[in-house]
Amino acid sequence: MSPVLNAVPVSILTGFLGAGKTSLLNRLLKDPDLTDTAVIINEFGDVSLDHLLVEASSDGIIELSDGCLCCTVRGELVDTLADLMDRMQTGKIKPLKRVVIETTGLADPAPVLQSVMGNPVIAQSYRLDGVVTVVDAVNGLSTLANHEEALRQVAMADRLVISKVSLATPDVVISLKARLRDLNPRAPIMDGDLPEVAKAELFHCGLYDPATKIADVGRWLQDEDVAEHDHAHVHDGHHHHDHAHCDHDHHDHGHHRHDENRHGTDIRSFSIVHDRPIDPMALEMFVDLLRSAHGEKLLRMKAIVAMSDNPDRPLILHGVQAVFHPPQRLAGWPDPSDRRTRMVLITKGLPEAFVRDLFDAFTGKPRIDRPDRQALEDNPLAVPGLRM
Ligand SMILES: Nc1nc2c(ncn2[C@@H]2O[C@H](COP(=O)(O)OP(=O)(O)OP(=O)(O)O)[C@@H](O)[C@H]2O)c(=O)[nH]1
Repeated sequence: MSPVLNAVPVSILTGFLGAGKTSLLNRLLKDPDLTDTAVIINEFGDVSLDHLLVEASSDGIIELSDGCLCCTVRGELVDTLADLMDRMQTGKIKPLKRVVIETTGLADPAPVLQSVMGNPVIAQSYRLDGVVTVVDAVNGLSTLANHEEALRQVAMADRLVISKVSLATPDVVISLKARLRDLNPRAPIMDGDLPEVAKAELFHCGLYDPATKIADVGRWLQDEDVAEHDHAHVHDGHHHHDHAHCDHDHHDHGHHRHDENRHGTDIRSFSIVHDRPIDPMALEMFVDLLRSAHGEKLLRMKAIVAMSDNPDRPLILHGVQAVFHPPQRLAGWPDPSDRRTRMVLITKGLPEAFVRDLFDAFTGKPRIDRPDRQALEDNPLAVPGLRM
């Protein structure tokens, strides 16, 4: 098996203060499919209480109590993951099937994701599976209006769980769903009151289908609307999401409203689809420029890329801000009938047109008023000249 398949999947469970992360985790840990899961909880404040509230599998819980996981104890998170791996390899603990990191409610998830992806030692043993964000039905709308961290938690999510639905009026839940859909058009929205939400499948956000170990790019990229982008090459109608318990408004999806201003936020979610294989150098320069010049605005990027050096073996890219997982080459296309490059990007303050222009410049679709690849290679500083 490849090292990537052996790598322990890491899930991030986030959500604003009091949203219901610990409650959901308690329910999840009762699922037998989540045995052999280590839970890393961090707390903000002097007194650690959350570990007392998490009932199950107490010896799997590692608490980072001296501060916020996202900033002050970042080093400690990496140390904790390394220590877990060491204990697994020396037989002190059973092999883990999964690690769940519950962040503090005030965490920006990006640095947490980066700790998993960006550290070369950690990235050998672990792979980021995905981000599950809990949003409180009662307070969600006002929290999103007032707290930047909450916006980022929603924008970066692979799954959104609405908690406390039974405490809110139906109107409020409908408005909240619309707002979530607006901020993150791709993540399935789930009703946290439903028992089936608290199942291991909630965490299956990663590239590989856990049952078959085969890459499921459609689900991973959450790319129904990527397929819709190019009507000449629409998928054959099969949807990759697990729709059993998600409330997915397909009507909304089709209209590509993603580049509208989202009620005052400048978060965007969009996709780039490209038909021809891409020169590896061009891809490298595109990604390097994007992340070096605009890394902080790139909340997430996931991609499957057809490479001209070996178009039969696509490249997988997964990045958070300036930090990317080591790129991975698949043995073949997961769906041989669709060999297009597909990229999904979530940005903040980085407009879709700008990223598209940059991509076009590197992949040979220059426009008169934009520098082409040669110009960018000769003078990378020309990039800021691409007007935003
Ligand atoms: N009725 C109801 N109450 C909930 C639900 N989820 C959480 N709660 C309550 O909301 C409060 C906060 O829940 P927690 O699970 O501690 O939330 P948290 O996100 O872990 O909180 P912090 O760690 O403080 O950020 C508790 O009193 C829970 O009992 C839910 O789905 N329904």
